[in-house]
Amino acid sequence: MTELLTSAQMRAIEAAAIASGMVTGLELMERAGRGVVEAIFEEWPALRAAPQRAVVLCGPGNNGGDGFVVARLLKEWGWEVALFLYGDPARLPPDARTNYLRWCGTGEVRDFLGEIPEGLFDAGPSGDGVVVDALFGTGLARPLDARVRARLAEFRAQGQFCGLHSVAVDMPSGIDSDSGRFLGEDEGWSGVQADLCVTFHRPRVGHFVGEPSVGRLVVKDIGLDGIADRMGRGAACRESTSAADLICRWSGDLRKSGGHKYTHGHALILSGPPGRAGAGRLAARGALRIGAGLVTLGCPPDAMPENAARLDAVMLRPVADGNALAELLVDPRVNAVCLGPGLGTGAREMDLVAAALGDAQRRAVVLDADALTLVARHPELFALLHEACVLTPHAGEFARLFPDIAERLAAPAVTGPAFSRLDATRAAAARAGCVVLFKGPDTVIADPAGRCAVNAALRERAAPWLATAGSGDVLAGFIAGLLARGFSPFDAACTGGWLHVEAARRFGPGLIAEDLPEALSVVFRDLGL
Ligand SMILES: NC(=O)C1=CN([C@@H]2O[C@H](COP(=O)(O)OP(=O)(O)OC[C@H]3O[C@@H](n4cnc5c(N)ncnc54)[C@H](O)[C@@H]3O)[C@@H](O)[C@H]2O)[C@@H](O)CC1
Ligand SMILES: [K+]
Repeated sequence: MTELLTSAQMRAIEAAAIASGMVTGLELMERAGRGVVEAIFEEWPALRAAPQRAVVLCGPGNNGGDGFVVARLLKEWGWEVALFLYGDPARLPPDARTNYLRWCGTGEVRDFLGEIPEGLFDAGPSGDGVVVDALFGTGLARPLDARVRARLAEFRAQGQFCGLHSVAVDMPSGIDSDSGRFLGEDEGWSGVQADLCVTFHRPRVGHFVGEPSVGRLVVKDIGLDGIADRMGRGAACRESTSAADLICRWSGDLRKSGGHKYTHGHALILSGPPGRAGAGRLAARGALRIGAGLVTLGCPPDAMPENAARLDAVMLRPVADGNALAELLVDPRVNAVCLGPGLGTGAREMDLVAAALGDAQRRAVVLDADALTLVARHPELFALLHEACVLTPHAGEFARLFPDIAERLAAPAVTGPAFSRLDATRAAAARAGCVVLFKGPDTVIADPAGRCAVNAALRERAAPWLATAGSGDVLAGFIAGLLARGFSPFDAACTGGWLHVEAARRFGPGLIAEDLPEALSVVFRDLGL
């Protein structure tokens, strides 16, 4: 797992490092600037070979301080560097001011809001270059003012037009680093995209949730490793209210070693009426492929012929109503239930949800799709949710289940730190009293105790092919299968989500939902299982 930090945590770690005497703020700034230059050369190796053009935009805080270091180092490489400052140099914080003065010894400081010199964006002597955005980083507290925004957009557009690469220091300016959201009334403003974003020590939450608008993210070490451990994690991270883990692998044991089929659990997937049972079958196949020892599809009696014709390894049982389900659940070996995909939202289905949630054993239950609609509609079902449940809503279902939380998330973010998808998912999990997996390219998983993880399918891990009919049904099945195997609800949701993206990536373009369970075996093999 990679730790995602909030800006408050990052500030606390930096302050602790400085207070301990292990490093000064000025040294950290120098390392940060050096890290940006290294990252530029690593990203575009040709730039290292010959002098180029850099346009560096510095802001009024320490992000601007990093910009002065970058400008100086590139100039030392022989580059042509033009530097623009937004703000009053006399009011720069001390380390930024020191670097401003060092820069003044070698180059000119232009006014960010003043005239843009002719030919500024012409490629450098060797035909290439960068525009470096060091206006605001983790200190952004409010929306950029209109003039700054317009000017930043102009720099970016002209730089892009002239073929210069855009580099953001720490965060593209204008984006809140705790939520990844653009601060301001009109979210989605595209003026702050960056080809490359270079951050320090650990990524921030806002690099992985929201709309980070970053082509590539590089995290540079600035010598802060171990500081949180040395001072006790709790102390360094006390400020945190919304940090999370980025899921970079699975948690729990995915291997099957010895035992018989019942050792690996028995998942029961409930499906809908004839002609609508495909979604349930997809979930069932997902549960089986991910390693549940046994999977049974429970369907209405009149859907038996259709399902019998379509299933082999998945077992089939008629489940007419809630009573029939309760009878099935007398068998303690059935240890995970999944309801929702293609289920329907009538009286039978309401009974099924009530029977699954009201079960005295408090079995693990995944609720998806139609089951979420039922839980949203009927407060008495919502009240039955318990800690062994996993809810897997997409944005629409989330809004039906938690309208006030969704409304808060949809409202424009006007101050930092803004209400984030992490905050929303945490609030939802606390209210529901169970694990919530809030789907999206930036899927967030939270448990009622506040534990939170992000399963990001962004940038190099993008899996656009997952936006296909039935893909969510397979995910529900994956999670049910892992629950059957004994994973905790939180680990099942994290691992199921992670494998879902991996399977899609391994299969690639042309993916349909049926391919997802099949791609798992390749993923498992690659993982050495
Ligand atoms: N925290 C750390 O460990 C390190 C931080 N460094 C850099 O320092 C940055 C954080 O520095 P700061 O805390 O000074 O924050 P910033 O440099 O991001 O900006 C803060 C300044 O901008 C003002 N401001 C905030 N929003 C504004 C808006 N919309 N319009 C106009 N002014 C606005 C604030 O009042 C403050 O003066 C990081 O992003 C990073 O680039 C690095 O030097 C290395 C180490
Ligand atoms: K920036």
